[in-house]
This record gives sequence, structure tokens and C-alpha cells, in this order.
Amino acid sequence: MSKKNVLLKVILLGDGGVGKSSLMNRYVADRFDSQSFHTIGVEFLNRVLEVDERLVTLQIWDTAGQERFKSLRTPFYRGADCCLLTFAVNDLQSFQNLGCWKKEFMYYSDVKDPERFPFVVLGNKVDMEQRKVGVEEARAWCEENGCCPYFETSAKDDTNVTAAFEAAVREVLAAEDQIDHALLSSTIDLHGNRKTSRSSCC
Ligand SMILES: Nc1nc2c(ncn2[C@@H]2O[C@H](COP(=O)(O)OP(=O)(O)OP(=O)(O)O)[C@@H](O)[C@H]2O)c(=O)[nH]1
Ligand SMILES: [Mg+2]
Repeated sequence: MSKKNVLLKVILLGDGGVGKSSLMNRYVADRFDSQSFHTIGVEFLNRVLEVDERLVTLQIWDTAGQERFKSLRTPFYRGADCCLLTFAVNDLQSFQNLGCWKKEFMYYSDVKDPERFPFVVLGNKVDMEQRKVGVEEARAWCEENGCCPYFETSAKDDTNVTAAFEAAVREVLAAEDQIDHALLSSTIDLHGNRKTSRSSCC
């Protein structure tokens, strides 16, 4: 039997220079460039993967983190299924800005159910020595912000990169399963209602 292929859009957000493009390129092309250029606007790449026996085309949207490109990136937030909030563990400011990124995403994406929207947080550049953000501090932020999963990554060393993107897919599929379940329950309810109205009217 052929497997159903779903298309999921995930979006990488975070300060300029934290490593968003590097994470995407490591995951999709298994490449790392130590002298990459700042992104202007947005770029996307696809990768097909299998998660829990489901075929998924993951469409990764990489955005420009620099403030001057804000108007070029925000129109692409709509339709995202998951948002990967990224900071660099050696850059305290990029961690402190996570809340601003979340707010910006919520404002422009216009998601239907903000409480349940899946976020994953990535603390990148763990290969670097001058760490400014501790793992517990990062986990605490995730806990206070909807219990989103946290991954410490290195695009350079290929640490946890696959795990982080797969977690994003799992978060989306789990959220969709919840919606399917809710829809199924309301279908049953509707049946029940129809039966009730029949018996009272006809
Ligand atoms: N040591 C180390 N360097 C990294 C890592 N990830 C990215 N870099 C380097 O950090 C710099 C910025 O990386 P980018 O991937 O361009 O950052 P970005 O978040 O896409 O930046 P913008 O496009 O401006 O938003 C580059 O010189 C990368 O080589 C990592 O995991 N470890
Ligand atoms: Mg970039």
C-alpha cells in the first residue's frame, strides 16, 4: 500500500548570525560553510523523510534575522505548521530575543489556535567554548513558553540537527492527530444531534 505524503512547512526564526541557514544546509545538503553570508529575505529547501511510517516532505523556510529585513520575511509566516525559534548558546542577546521572535511570528502568521501552535527551540553553536546561555536556563524558558521541546545543536559538527527537525515534524503530526481526534468526536456528536432532532421533529 502506498504511503500518504504530507507537506509540512517549518520556519526558522532567530537573530542574524545564530546559524539558521547553516542548520538548514546541514540538514538538507549535509554541508557547512564557515563563511556563510547573511540571508536576505527568505529561502526554502525541501527534504523528504519518513517519521513513524508516514512520508513527509519537509519544506524548511529560512528567514533573514537582521532587523532591516523584517518586511521581507514576515509575509512568509502564514501557513507555517511549526516554528523553530533559534538562538546561539554563545550569544546571550539572541537568547533574550526569543520572546520577540515568538511575538513577531504570532502577529504575522495569524495562526488559528495560538495556544496549541507547535514551537521547537534550538540552542545552536554548542561546539563553541564561550557559552553564555546554560542548558537549564534555556529549558526553563521553554517550560514557561508552552513546554516546547529544546535541542542543543551544532550545524558545524552536525550535533542534534536531524533530531531537531524530526522533533518539529513529530510536534506537527501530534497536533494534527489531536485535531483529527477532536473532529471525529464532533462528527459523533453531530450524529447524536441529528438523531435527537429527528425524533423531536418528524
Ligand atoms: N562554530 C559554529 N559556527 C556556526 C554554527 N552554525 C553557524 N555557524 C557560523 O555562524 C555564522 C552565521 O551563520 P548563518 O547560518 O549564516 O546564520 P543565520 O542565522 O542564517 O544569519 P542570518 O541569515 O543573517 O539571519 C557563519 O559564519 C556560520 O559558519 C555552528 O553550529 N557552530
Ligand atoms: Mg541566514
